[in-house]
Amino acid sequence: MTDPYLRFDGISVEFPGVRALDGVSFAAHAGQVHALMGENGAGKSTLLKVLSGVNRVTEGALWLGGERHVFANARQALRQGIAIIYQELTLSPNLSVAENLLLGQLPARRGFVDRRRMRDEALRILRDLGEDEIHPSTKVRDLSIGQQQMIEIGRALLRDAKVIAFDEPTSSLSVQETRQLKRIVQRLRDEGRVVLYVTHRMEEVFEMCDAVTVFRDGQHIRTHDSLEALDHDTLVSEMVGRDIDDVYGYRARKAGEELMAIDAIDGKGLSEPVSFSVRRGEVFGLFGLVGAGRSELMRLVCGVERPKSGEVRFAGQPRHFRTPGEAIRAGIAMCPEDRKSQGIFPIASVTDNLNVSCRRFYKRWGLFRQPSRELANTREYIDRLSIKTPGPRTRISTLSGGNQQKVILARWLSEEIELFVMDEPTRGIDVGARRDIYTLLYDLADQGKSVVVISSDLAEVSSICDRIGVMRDGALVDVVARDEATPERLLGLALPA
Ligand SMILES: Nc1ncnc2c1ncn2[C@@H]1O[C@H](COP(=O)(O)OP(=O)(O)OP(=O)(O)O)[C@@H](O)[C@H]1O
Repeated sequence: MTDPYLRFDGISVEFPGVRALDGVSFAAHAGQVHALMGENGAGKSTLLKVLSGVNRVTEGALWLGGERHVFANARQALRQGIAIIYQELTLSPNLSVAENLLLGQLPARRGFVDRRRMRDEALRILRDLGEDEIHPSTKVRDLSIGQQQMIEIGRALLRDAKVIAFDEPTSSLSVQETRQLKRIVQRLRDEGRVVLYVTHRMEEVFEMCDAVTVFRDGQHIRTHDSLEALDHDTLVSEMVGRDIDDVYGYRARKAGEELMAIDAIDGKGLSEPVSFSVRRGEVFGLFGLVGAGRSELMRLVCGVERPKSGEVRFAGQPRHFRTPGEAIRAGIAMCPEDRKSQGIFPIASVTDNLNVSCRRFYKRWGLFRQPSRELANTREYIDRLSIKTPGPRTRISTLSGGNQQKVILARWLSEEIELFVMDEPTRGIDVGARRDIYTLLYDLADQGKSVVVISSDLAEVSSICDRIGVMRDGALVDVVARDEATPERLLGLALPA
């Protein structure tokens, strides 16, 4: 094997109270897709931010093609041919595709931007990426997440970046977009670039990566330069430091009486009226491709959107929720999937974020907060969900993405709720913590509560749910019992006929 192009040499990064990386050394080769794996908070994003010059190292250096670098800012990293495609995209939404692609290197003619050249150049890149249907003058805000990601990749190609790093790129993509992204990643590798690929999805590692490095608690655990002799269980135990024989750990239970019945509900995002019911003690899955109408359906049920017609019967009563607040007071809550839009208060603490809505249960005579009860609640969830934080009063924005996600989940679990609707509850969550979350869902079901899990993860829905409703093109096409819910059957129902 050739000398590695990229080498991390004894990298440490410290934040107040946290050693996010601790003497990390490993190397990645050109012409390789190199996966970075590890639990939430293990230090993967911090490493990418070292590479892109956003995080300053406390110790150590990078080597690129035999040259030593310690980046003091993002510009220095850009100049050395580093490009990072982050989960939260960094494009300018109000500028056009062409402007975003060529930002920083707009072609000029006699002191003015040469619009024609800009468009031609943008068209060339879009064609090159197989994105012919995107028009260069379209505003970036009108593109899908997958298309925006392609524009970011286009920017990296225009700069001829030598190292391209992806931070969980497929977590918000549709099946088609994921396929296309994977094709591009293979191509970047074949062109002889170094591709770093952060993911929690095990199947992606085995399908498309050539090497994998595992982190735990800020430390480098191991680099496998080939995946040939590596198996799934070894990788999991290296990541979490213990064996997990069955991530899903399904527990059979007996469902009770009907808790919610949805009768011919119709409205935004649906193509026909939908009916189904959920029983007490049941974990009910809603599976479908991105855009199939799963979240839209539950938004109509939970008072986020007003239905055009139909009825929700909850605990035997007909209900018409006009707001999510009304639904929550009745005992139904929808935990949305997108962390950003579901109201993280970035400068507030973990405990304030966790208790923000259940505080009403803690107020004495409805007037006073009870900080000690809030803290006790926070501590309980830090423990139950293994939330990695220096303490309950730490500012939430300093937690890793997956740990922020767990705090939001805990916020909902702290509510007095009979039926939880969870939209992609384990997206971006590591394999060990997923097991904790599933156990929590089973506990809720054992207490006679119900859970509706919206998920695009086929293995997840078929393994943790008692029944699964499959949606396609805005319609509920079938409800399948667990023992008949093979992945093939579910996918067959979800794919366009
Ligand atoms: N700006 C910051 N200030 C303080 N602590 C930070 C900051 N950024 C990261 N950390 C801490 O560093 C540790 C590593 O976080 P990092 O985001 O790198 O994890 P990760 O492996 O990417 O996790 P995830 O899978 O959840 O995205 C975490 O404990 C996090 O709380």
